[in-house]
Amino acid sequence: MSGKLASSYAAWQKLQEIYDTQHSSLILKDLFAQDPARFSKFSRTYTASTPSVDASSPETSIFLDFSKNLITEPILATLFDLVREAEVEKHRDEMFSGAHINNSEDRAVLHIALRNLGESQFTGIKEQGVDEVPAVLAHIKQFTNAVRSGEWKGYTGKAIDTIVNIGIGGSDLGPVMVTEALKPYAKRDLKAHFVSNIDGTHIAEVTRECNPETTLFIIASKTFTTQETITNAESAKAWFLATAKDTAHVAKHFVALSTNTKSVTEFGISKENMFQFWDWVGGRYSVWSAIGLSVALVIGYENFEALLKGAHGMDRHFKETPIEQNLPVILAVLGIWYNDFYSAQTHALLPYDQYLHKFADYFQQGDMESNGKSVTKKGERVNYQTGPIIWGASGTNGQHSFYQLVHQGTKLIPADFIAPATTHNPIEKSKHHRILLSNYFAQPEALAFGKTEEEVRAELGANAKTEVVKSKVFEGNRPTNSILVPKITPEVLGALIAMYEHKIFTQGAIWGINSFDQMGVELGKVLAKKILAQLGSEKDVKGHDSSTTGIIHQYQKWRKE
Ligand SMILES: O=P(O)(O)OC[C@H]1O[C@H](O)[C@@H](O)[C@@H](O)[C@@H]1O
Repeated sequence: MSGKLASSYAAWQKLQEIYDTQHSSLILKDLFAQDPARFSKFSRTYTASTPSVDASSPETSIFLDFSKNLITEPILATLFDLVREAEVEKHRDEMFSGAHINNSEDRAVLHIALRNLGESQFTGIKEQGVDEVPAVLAHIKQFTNAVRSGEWKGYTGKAIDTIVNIGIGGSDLGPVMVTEALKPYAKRDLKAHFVSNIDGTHIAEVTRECNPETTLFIIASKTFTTQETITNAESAKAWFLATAKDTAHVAKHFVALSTNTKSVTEFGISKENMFQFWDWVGGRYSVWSAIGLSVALVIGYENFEALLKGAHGMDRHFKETPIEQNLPVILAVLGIWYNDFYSAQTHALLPYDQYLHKFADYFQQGDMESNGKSVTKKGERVNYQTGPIIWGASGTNGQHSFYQLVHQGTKLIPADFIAPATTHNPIEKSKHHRILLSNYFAQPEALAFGKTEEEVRAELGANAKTEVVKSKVFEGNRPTNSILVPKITPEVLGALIAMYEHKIFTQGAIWGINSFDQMGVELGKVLAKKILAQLGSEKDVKGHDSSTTGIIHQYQKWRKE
């Protein structure tokens, strides 16, 4: 465990000095003009050695152009010095060796072992459960094939045509994002729903579209104690039994994905219908585990395995590639440059691919739950910024919504533009895709180089009013990364997700924080339990501030039940 303050590193202090003395002269327009080789110096390609299962796009590659960042070679070199000084490689190797790097919960962090299918390099890991991974994958494969082929029957002998994943946080966002992203590989006659919110509206609306005879409920909860999930699961069971009557039929329609065998069996799901995982899989890193069952059901086991293999390729890249060529490390240090020296508060993820429309939502949890911490691993309060606010939407929708602020607002918003070269839907001879990609190329260009007052004046003519001219000026110099992939295949998606996971890891290691616990979600949960017990009558509402008491009283006056 290091847990050192990042600000104590010599490279950190040097970066501060560089920022203070140079940032006003770091102008992208000039940097590009001064160096014709800038693009080749600041771009990298990752390519996996094995071909994709999708024969139409066998290459698993990620191209990263980071030349439109406010950096020079010496700045990048100093950022890499910071990586070395913070011993990121040592921390990385500790993670891969199964050390308990999640120190507050005394746990290993081994989601990387879930996607290491049959290779030997992690077999030295002693952590309990790692050797059980192949058996769980075999269970997922057998079950997935049985449901998809129609061999698995519901209680009236009909095949399953609808699955409902009930889970929240990591037990929802990964399955939702990946099934959406890989929809082209989906079995279209198997409908998939995802219920997460405790709001009864969510389960009510989904069950309205389901037939109890042909619906399979997947109860996804690492702990199997999460209030939302257990309440929704109980309501789903009640809905099912209202028609099926006999509790013996539950076995055909409910399966569980969990680490908690006792609570699963108490709920009424038998051990054979439980897909196991282990406490060394963090919720937001669990889509690779049994939590991915809904993904495997929708896209088929072969494609699910391809997703895992794609991620594994990126794990090897992260583990084996020098930091100067290491995509997750490069993304991480660029993020730190803006977050900690330019005082950028947020980071936008902007996929130019409709299938990736949940990508930013997914990494909102992935990044913010991991690095939204303000004490180091040693318990010391940090004196710098840690995890950024992650947000975003798919292009081009965002352009017609929030890009105004990104282009001309007062805030610096570093952004990643992500796109596939080839679409799954080349309708109108790929006309749509060419238009989409022209926007994907244009936006970073506009953000970087802007439009000067002279250019606006030249366009509008000498008589243009000053205020109109000023309103049309784009200052530019807004940094972006452009990430291009051949196509969103299962392997490419796996590699993309793993790339961001390791970016988050690298930043957490530099900041000296524990990226693998999530204590911040606890306080609200405890208070909600206390309040739930007081909602019955006005006189029970005790022990709160006047605001909380007042709003509860107002609710009690208005409610009609
Ligand atoms: O799978 P579970 O145990 O139901 O947890 C669901 C979610 O709960 C909390 O919000 C956090 O711990 C998340 O990391 C987790 O993903």
